Formats: sequence, C-alpha cells, structure tokens
Amino acid sequence: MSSSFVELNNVTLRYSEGDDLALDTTDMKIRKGEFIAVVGPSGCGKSSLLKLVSGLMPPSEGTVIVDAHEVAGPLKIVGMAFQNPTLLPWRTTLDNVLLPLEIVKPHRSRIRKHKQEYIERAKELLATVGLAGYENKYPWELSGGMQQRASLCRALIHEPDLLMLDEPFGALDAFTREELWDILQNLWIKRPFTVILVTHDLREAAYLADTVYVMSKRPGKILVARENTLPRPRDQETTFTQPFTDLVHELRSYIRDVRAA
Ligand SMILES: Nc1ncnc2c1ncn2[C@@H]1O[C@H](COP(=O)(O)OP(=O)(O)OP(=O)(O)O)[C@@H](O)[C@H]1O
Repeated sequence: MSSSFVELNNVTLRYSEGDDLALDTTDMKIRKGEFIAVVGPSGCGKSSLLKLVSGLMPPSEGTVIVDAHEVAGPLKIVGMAFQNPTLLPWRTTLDNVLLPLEIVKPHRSRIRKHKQEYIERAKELLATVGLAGYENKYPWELSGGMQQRASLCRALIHEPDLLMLDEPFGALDAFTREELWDILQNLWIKRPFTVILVTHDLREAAYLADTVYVMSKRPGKILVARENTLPRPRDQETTFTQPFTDLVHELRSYIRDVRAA
C-alpha cells in the first residue's frame, strides 16, 4: 500500500504514433498535501506532465495513480490555474469564481439549492486573497494581479484535493508575483491541498515548494528531486537568507547543466 497521493510509474508520453517521446520514463511520488514544483527547459514536457496527472491525456506507457485510483479520464478533484487567468469577460468576479461549481458534477446539482452557501464561500475566498469589495467588478476592471488572484479562487472554490498551476504568475511584474506567492502559501497552509506548480522561476520554486523536480530536455525525464526544508511560513526575509540563495544557485546549476547537455 503506497502512501503517495500522486504517483507516476514508468510513464512515457508520445503525442502521436511515430512522434518522438515527449516524456521519457518518468517516476514521481507526491505525498498528500505536499507542494511540489517542476522546473526545466522550454519544451521538456512540464505541461504534458500536468495533462497526464489531470487525466486530460493518457500515458503511452506506465501508470498514473491519484488518490489510490489509476487515472482513466479527466479528474474532478483537480483545480487548475494558468499563466493567462482566462476569466470570462461577461461574468463578474464572483460569477467567474463560481463557474467550476456550475460545471463540476457533484456541485452542479447542489448549487441550485444551496447557492447562498456557495456565494458565501466564494466571497470568503475572495476576501482571503484581498479582493473583498471586487465581487461585482468585471475582469476588465481588475489589474492583471487581481485577475490572477480571482483565478486562484476559481481553482479552489470546489475545494479540490489537487491544485495544478502552470506558470500562474509568469505574466506578472516581480512585486505582484511575490505578493501572490504569499497569498498562495497562506491558502495552502490554511487548507493543505496537494500542489503541482510548473514554473520557470527558480526563486518561485524555492519559495513555495517542499520538493523541486528538475527535468531534462525533451524527451523529459526527472533528473533531480531536491527536497526543500526551509522553514514555513516563508516570507520576504527568507529570500535574503543563505540557505535560500544556496538553493536557488543549486537549482540554477542543474538547469545550466541540462541546457548544456
Ligand atoms: N498537443 C501536442 N501535440 C504534439 N506535440 C505536443 C503537443 N503538446 C506539446 N507537444 C510537444 O511536447 C513537448 C513537451 O511540451 P510541453 O508543453 O509539455 O513542454 P513544457 O516544458 O511545458 O514547455 P514550455 O516550458 O515551453 O511551456 C514539446 O516538444 C511540444 O512541442
């Protein structure tokens, strides 16, 4: 009996028959409530990994197991957020946050009867990320950082056990990005869900993750799984400490080697 929440066993991925592998034998074991980050050169298969774990793509070989079940189709226990917040422009912030509940099955039938309860939950989440008072604004009335906060709330409204983030802060300026690191860390400390974060930002990986996975060039493989035991909660001061800068340098040296390979 395995204690992992997400497990990839000898997984490979080829997008089409005759194509080169996008992912080569990949093994991962992620604990329940663990926050992991995946870094690696462009095109190494980071987003492909998310597609496999969320059940959007089946592996060509090997197995993907989430919550003790082999993944055989899109999972309902997943929340996702991407670099582009993709809020629907005709819906208010609150209605954008409520959107997954209208789509994800177990909630779809409940939301009609218990709408007020869900609205309260959405408002509470929005307040946690500093968006109280913006519930009735439209996306075009929000800054990029505010839109990304709303998209985090949308990813978490159905209380998913697994959160997948594909470069969620990549398009934001450095200050806003670091503010969002704290917001995400606080949400996770409050209700620990399992997180898979894909990022190009090594400081972001070092700030947020319990384990940082470094991938090779295509075909992607996990080369290093670096545990990060920096104490939590981490804050801006953490980023000036020697252990933090050492970790970032170490990650940078892995990436340098991968790129040179
Ligand atoms: N739908 C697809 N069909 C065919 N090939 C694909 C498809 N999606 C991705 N690929 C290829 O698979 C490889 C891995 O792509 P993926 O998007 O997972 O990489 P990535 O590490 O997330 O890249 P980036 O950091 O640039 O976002 C790339 O070479 C890409 O061209």
